[in-house]
Amino acid sequence: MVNCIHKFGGSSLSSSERYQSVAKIIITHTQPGDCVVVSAAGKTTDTLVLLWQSYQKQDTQAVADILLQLNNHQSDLIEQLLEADLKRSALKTLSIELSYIAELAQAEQLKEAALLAHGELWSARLLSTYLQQLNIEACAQDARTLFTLNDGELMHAQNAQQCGQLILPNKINVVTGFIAADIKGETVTLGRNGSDYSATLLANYCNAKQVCIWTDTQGVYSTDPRKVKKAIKYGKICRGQANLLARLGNPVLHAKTLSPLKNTDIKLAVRSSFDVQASPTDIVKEGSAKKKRFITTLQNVDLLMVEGLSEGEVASVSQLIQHSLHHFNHNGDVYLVVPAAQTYLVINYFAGRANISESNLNGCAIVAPEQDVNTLSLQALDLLKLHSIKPRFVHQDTGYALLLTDQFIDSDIQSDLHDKLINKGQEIAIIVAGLGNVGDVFIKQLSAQFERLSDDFSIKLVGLIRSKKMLFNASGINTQQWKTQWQHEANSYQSADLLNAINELDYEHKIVIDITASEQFSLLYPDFVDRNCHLISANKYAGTAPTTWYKALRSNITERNLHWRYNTSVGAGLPINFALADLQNSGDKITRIEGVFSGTLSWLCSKYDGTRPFSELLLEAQKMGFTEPDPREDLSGRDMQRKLLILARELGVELELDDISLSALMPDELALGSWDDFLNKKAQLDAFIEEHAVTAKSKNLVLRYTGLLEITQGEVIAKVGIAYVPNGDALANLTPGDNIFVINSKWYSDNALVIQGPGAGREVTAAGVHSDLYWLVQNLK
Ligand SMILES: Nc1ncnc2c1ncn2[C@@H]1O[C@H](COP(=O)(O)OP(=O)(O)O)[C@@H](O)[C@H]1O
Ligand SMILES: N[C@@H](CC(=O)OP(=O)(O)O)C(=O)O
Repeated sequence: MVNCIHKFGGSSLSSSERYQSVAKIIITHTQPGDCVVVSAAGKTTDTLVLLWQSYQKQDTQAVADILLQLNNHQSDLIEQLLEADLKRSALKTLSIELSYIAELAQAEQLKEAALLAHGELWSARLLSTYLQQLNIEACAQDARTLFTLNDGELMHAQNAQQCGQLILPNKINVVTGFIAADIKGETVTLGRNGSDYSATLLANYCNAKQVCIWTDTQGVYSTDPRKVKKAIKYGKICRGQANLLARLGNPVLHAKTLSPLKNTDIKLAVRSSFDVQASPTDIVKEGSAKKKRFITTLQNVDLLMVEGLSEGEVASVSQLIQHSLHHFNHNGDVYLVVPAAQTYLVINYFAGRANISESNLNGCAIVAPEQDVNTLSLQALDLLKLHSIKPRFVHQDTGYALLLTDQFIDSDIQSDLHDKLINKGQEIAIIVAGLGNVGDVFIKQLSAQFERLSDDFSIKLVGLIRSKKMLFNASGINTQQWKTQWQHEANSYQSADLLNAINELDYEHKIVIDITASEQFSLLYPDFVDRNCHLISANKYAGTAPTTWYKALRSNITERNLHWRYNTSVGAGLPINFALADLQNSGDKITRIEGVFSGTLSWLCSKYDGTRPFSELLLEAQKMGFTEPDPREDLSGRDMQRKLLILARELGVELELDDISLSALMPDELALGSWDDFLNKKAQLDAFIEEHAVTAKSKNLVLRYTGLLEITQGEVIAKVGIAYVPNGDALANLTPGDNIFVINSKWYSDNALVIQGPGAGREVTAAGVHSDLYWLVQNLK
């Protein structure tokens, strides 16, 4: 049985590199017997259409030029992908085919569908040969032997039989999309973008479990993500809305794609061949996903009024013009939205029953849950008015509104419409990891924050995570009673369970808030990002991970238009990251940051005056819960080293953790051994500190433990360790436990900007996380 039908569109096959990526996907995602449906490479069909039009106009020069262009494009792909005999033979076949097309053109015997079919034939042949070259059992399949149409109707029983006989169970079958044959064996095509339809037809005929449409976006978005930066990727959309979008001319799926899946359990997903890790959009049965909001644009269409239109006629005209058509009833009349270039064909087809009602239109359609359509349509009209656009024709129907305008809806207007119409009513899912001191307070503050965060979004806490157990409830956890719910419903979990639960969330936005101190949890960040989660971390590990990992994470986040906030990873609630970002955004250049970034070390150094041994203060701090369980973790300075690295990266400085020189606030040998060993040797610590304090005092200075980052003309000094500072200095006069950041920049050169205050504590840290959450939510609007 065929497991999966994969479809790669033209955008996935636009260059030899893309073919190589597709081959990699096939190696990792298919099994023998699966089918790979391919479209023409890049814009090849457009070029073939141009060739056909030039042929019809008898423009022989243009025909020759376009043939040369096709030859160059295909030869380049062959040259770059195939080797030795395979290459020679492929080039020879191509040359014979192109000469034959030229001969047919000269003899005026060219046929449109047979000509257009070449794009898909070339792709299937090249990809299957390339796979064979990689020692993968693959074969090319010409869909004209699989799909037969009789008078425009697919012969389902016969086709299923043909597929059963011809699809080879022991190979990867690379099948041409877009094309089929009629009962005389002549080529017919399934309409522009028709390869999606080929894939679902094949799935139906072969009884496949699923269809995967690989394209150049990560799935289906609220609007074209190439035009609107803030387009929202949906994890699930229902078939009805996908169908409607396609009928309205949206290219992400072909209009007929869904029909072969009717009454079947075949799954359909749209995913990116450019970013294999990204989670797909699942197109699910009605009722299995909530209805979403979309904006799709229309360009250069005519509105035709048709008399006595029957359903079958729309399909026939659509086949004739090779384009999806949308028809609707408006005030008792039936209208068709037709691409202007094909209007004359449609008018001819209806032979007097169709008239142009409005011509040369552009515009947009808003697809939304039924109850929202009217309000959204009115808002859209107001907004268009602000852009001086007055629609010529407005139609409202079940689940959508169509606004046809004279002016083209450019990406700025589309973005504006998206900002104002789509964002409202969205849902945000929050997942909190780490339910210790700070996590507990954070959740306590959360219910009050829900109201403050936004009127536009509905925000729910859906997941709570600890190292061993998690509580997940997609419809929301009660923030007041989470502890009781936790006791009864939290389950042990593996990372895969957590990731699956996140996958299943049908929310427009997901935010993972990491209040753990776990390196292991931070290693899941790339998986969260692949699942389109925004991140907020108090955890320092990801921000201080090795550069390659860190950069890959960052670029993934940017590519997916996600946000990562981590203000509390340095200075708890103090707005240090905000300040640095703000200065840089306003054109300042930061040259130096010096400070004390550890509450524990700040407390110890400020308290120490030589009257009590340092180790006594250390044990007191431990008792009060100021320190890590093993206080040597604090004395090592490693925590401040991490914080300095986060600040350095915030300033665009590329450093690894070990590039920051580090000397501990204890003799090195005390770092080894057990805590008891340490206690036995605590006199060494006291002597070490005393010696430093005495030396400092002899110079009229005081002992502090500081971090320093200095950037001068491309040179970077980064160090963490013991420092002696003048008595009157800001670093010397700290309230015990306070953090301090002394910032010098182009504008704060002589007189530094100082941020100072408590750098630890449940309330301030939780509030800092809320500040990140607030920022994030505001930036989703
Ligand atoms: N709502 C949407 N979601 C995703 N893509 C969209 C949407 N609206 C328009 N598009 C456009 O659809 C294109 C994918 O369709 P198409 O070019 O036909 O892909 P393929 O060549 O893979 O068949 C994307 O590049 C994107 O610009
Ligand atoms: N090549 C055909 C069929 C197709 O489905 O293409 P794509 O998958 O690139 O949209 C076209 O351009 O219409």
